Amino acid sequence: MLESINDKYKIDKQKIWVPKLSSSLLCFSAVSSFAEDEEGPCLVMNFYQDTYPQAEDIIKEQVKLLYKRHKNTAFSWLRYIFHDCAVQSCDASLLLDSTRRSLSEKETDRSIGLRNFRYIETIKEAVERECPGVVSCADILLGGPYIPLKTGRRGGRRSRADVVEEYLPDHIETISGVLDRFYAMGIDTPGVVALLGAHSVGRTHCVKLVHRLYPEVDSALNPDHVPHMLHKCPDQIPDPKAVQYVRNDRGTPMVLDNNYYRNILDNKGLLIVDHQLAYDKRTRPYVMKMAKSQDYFFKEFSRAITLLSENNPLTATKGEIRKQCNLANRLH
Ligand code: HEM
Ligand SMILES: [Ca+2]
Ligand SMILES: [Ca+2]
Repeated sequence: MLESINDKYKIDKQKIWVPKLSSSLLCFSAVSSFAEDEEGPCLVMNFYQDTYPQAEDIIKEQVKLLYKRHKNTAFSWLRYIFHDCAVQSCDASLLLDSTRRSLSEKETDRSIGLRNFRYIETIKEAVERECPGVVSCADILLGGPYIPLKTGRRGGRRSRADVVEEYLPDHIETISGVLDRFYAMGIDTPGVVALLGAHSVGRTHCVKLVHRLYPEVDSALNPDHVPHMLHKCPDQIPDPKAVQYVRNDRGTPMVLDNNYYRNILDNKGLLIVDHQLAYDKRTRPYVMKMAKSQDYFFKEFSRAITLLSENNPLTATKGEIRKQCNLANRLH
C-alpha cells in the first residue's frame, strides 16, 4: 500500500524490520490456549504464508494496478488507516455500510472526503477468487511492502457513527486534545508529528476551511496563501454539490515528503491542527527536525504507522473474515 504513495518512498527494511514472532500456523494452534487472552498472539508478519502464501502478493499487485490508474487511491488507503484504526480498533469498521438499525462511521460528517471505497471491493474480489474466505478486509486495508506491517487482523461486525466523535481527533481540537487521543493509542509526540505529515498529499474540502476564511481571514494564515484559498473556496457556505477543495500541499501534492513541515512553518497549514503543530512548544521541535530531514520524517512515520496499524486488533477467534468488505457476514 505505502509503496504506492510515491516511488521515492523507499524505506530501508533492515532499519524498521520487526522480527517475526511466529508463523500463522502457530498462531492458529495457539488459539485454543489463548482464547481468553485479551490481545491474542496473532498479529504477525505475513500471517497468510501458511494458508495462502500468495495472498499478500495478490493484494500488492491489485494495489499497484489501481495506483497506476488512479494515483489518489494511495491517499485514500493512508487516510483509511487513520480513520479505521483510531476508532476503537483496526477492524475495518470504517468500510461497513449503515444497517437499518444504525448509521455507520462512513456516514458521519467526519468522514467527508473519504473516497475510493469501491476499489477496496476490487481488491477483495481478486483475493477471494484465489483464497476464498481467508483474507480479512482489515488486512487488505493495511498490508504494505515498504513499511512491513503485520497481518492477521479480522473484521469487526459493527460500525457506529456515534463512537467516531469519541475517538477520532478533530481538526479544530486543541493540540493537547489531539496528543492525548494519540497517546491513548500508544503513539508519542514525535509519532503524532510524523503522522500528520500524511497531509503532504491529498486535499481538503472547503467545508473544513471556510471558517478560516469567512467572515474574516484567520490572521495566522500566510497572506500569500490566502488568495489561492479564496479562489478555491469562493463561498462562505460551500455548495454541497460542488466538489470544492484545496490541495494540502501545493508544492508537491502527489508526493509524501517532508514539504508539509516547511508549509506549516510558513503558516500554510490548512487545518487549525496543522497550524498548531508548528507552534505548540511540545511539537515544534519535531516539526523543525522533520522539515530539515526527510530521513528522520520517514523513520518516525514508519514507526508511528506501525503503532497505529496495531491498535487493538481483533485476532484469533475475535471478529470474522467478511465475505464482502462493506457488509458483516450473515449469522445463520
Ligand atoms: C488530528 C488528526 C487529524 C485530523 C484532524 C485530520 C483531518 C483531516 C481532514 C479534515 C482532511 C480533509 C478531508 C477532505 O476534506 O477531503 C484530511 C485529509 C487527509 N488526511 Fe487527515 N487528519 C488527521 C490525521 C491524519 C492521519 C494520522 C493520517 C494518516 C496517517 C491522515 C491522512 C490524511 C490524508 C491522506 C488526507 C487526504 C485524503 C484525500 O485526498 O482523499 N490524516 N485530514
Ligand atoms: Ca475501526
Ligand atoms: Ca508533498
